[in-house]
Amino acid sequence: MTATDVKLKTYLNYINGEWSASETEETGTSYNPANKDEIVGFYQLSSSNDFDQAATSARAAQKEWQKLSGNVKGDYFLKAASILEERIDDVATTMTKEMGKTFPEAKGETARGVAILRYYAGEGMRSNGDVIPSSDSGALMFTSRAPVGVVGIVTPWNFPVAIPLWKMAPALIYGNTVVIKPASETAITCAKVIECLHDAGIPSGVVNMVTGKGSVIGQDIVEHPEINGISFTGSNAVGKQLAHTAVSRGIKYQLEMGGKNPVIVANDANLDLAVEATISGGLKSTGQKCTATSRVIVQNDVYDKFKEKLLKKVEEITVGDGLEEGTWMGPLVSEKQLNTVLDYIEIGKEEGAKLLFGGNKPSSSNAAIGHYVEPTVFEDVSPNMRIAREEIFGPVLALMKVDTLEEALNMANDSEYGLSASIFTTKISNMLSFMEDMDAGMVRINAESAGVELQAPFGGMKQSSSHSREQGRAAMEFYTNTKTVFVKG
Ligand SMILES: NC(=O)C1=CN([C@@H]2O[C@H](COP(=O)(O)OP(=O)(O)OC[C@H]3O[C@@H](n4cnc5c(N)ncnc54)[C@H](O)[C@@H]3O)[C@@H](O)[C@H]2O)C=CC1
Ligand SMILES: O=C(O)CCC(=O)C(=O)O
Repeated sequence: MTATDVKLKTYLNYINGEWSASETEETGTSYNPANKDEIVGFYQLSSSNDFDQAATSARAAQKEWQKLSGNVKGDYFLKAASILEERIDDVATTMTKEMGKTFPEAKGETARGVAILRYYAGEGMRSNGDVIPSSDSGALMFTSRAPVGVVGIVTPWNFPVAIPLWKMAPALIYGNTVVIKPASETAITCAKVIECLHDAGIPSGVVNMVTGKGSVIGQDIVEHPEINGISFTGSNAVGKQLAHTAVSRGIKYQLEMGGKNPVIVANDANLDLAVEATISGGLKSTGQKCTATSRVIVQNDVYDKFKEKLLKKVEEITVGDGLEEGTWMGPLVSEKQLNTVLDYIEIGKEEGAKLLFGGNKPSSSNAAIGHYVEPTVFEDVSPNMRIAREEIFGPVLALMKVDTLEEALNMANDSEYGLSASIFTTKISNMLSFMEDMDAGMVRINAESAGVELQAPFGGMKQSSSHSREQGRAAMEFYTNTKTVFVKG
């Protein structure tokens, strides 16, 4: 489709169980990053009044939703999961068209969304408290969980199905109602996910979606008096700004933000495995994951061999439209992201790092129509360089050489972030020191830094998160408040 195509679809807000246009009568345009002239569709540029309606309807629906039993709530998720599964090709195609990741990756993420819904459907049937012996032998004391109320959800563009679902599903199963504001870049993919919940018959007002500018709707989400908690994934700057307002209002907040994730390759590593995982962890989704590998810390004895094997594989990477068969790496999400990544590559060169591979937009004529960049590898990167310290969010690997494992661990920990970290080693003593001494929320041994499992806690240390955890049963901590109940007959 092109800008002149009259059949393009305009996507609406979802408020109180109905699809509605914004009162502003304005729309934003979602473009395909693989072909910047291609329009994927239009989404609402909503106003604060639109948001107010969504928050009010979420509030009105909350008590009744809370009172449904866990299995009844879970049934809606099971239905929505089956609908999403039936639509997997359409949703994944939309995702590839909106944000650029390859179709197999987009399909994998959509399948993950199906699994998230099924996992949290069961959560409504699991225990949610403890019986605690009272010092009064005639009393019963136990804990139970109360929903937070109405939860505001602000999501990024890099996982447009999985992140909205891993926030909405636990929020809902624990009895909250939600208003979500997805990233504009992937607003249409999110609308298609919400459509599955709508078609599953979820009661009106329980789920609401309002699209529009972060500076308007994102800010409303944290300021609106009906919002009792906010869950955010995105940049550190925006996350911290939202947290300030949340603290001043005394509401709950949860932030998942950046990473500068290291992989350590020890002298005794299986180098083929380490190379494969560095490429997958660093370059899949064109490096646009908060868990992406960006610092590759390699011990001296294997440095040259590892570098040679890595470059051989990186050279084989095919860059192109994620919908085309044979493409391994798609474009970056937007021109803004492309410029950020190209700027960091220039900064790396100016700082004295040695560019081993890539660093440019690909030279093919097709590449000119999209936000493409070559997979890029630097070496001689020192810990104080900006490319070793700041989140680039693109396909850029920084090789760093060390003598000892102790030095490697110190270097890996020398970051304001602490989201995910990997080591490649066959020695149990190396594994144990890494597990013990690595300051990261996700510590992975002989596995890539990216790729989280939906049933396990996910989140970072230091500046990577607000120190809470998402996913698995850990999600209960944020989406509920504990009540301690004391009963005396
Ligand atoms: N941790 C992660 O998974 C992600 C990290 N990022 C990082 O952020 C950088 C910039 O990407 P952006 O898309 O610009 O991230 P962003 O933090 O601006 O956007 C994330 C979400 O916040 C919303 N938002 C933006 N401004 C807001 C405001 N003032 N108040 C409330 N909500 C607001 C956006 O509309 C979007 O829904 C990336 O280069 C990357 O380093 C971006 C996306 C995901
Ligand atoms: O690595 C993953 O699967 C999840 C990454 C993630 O949550 C993110 O990039 O925001």
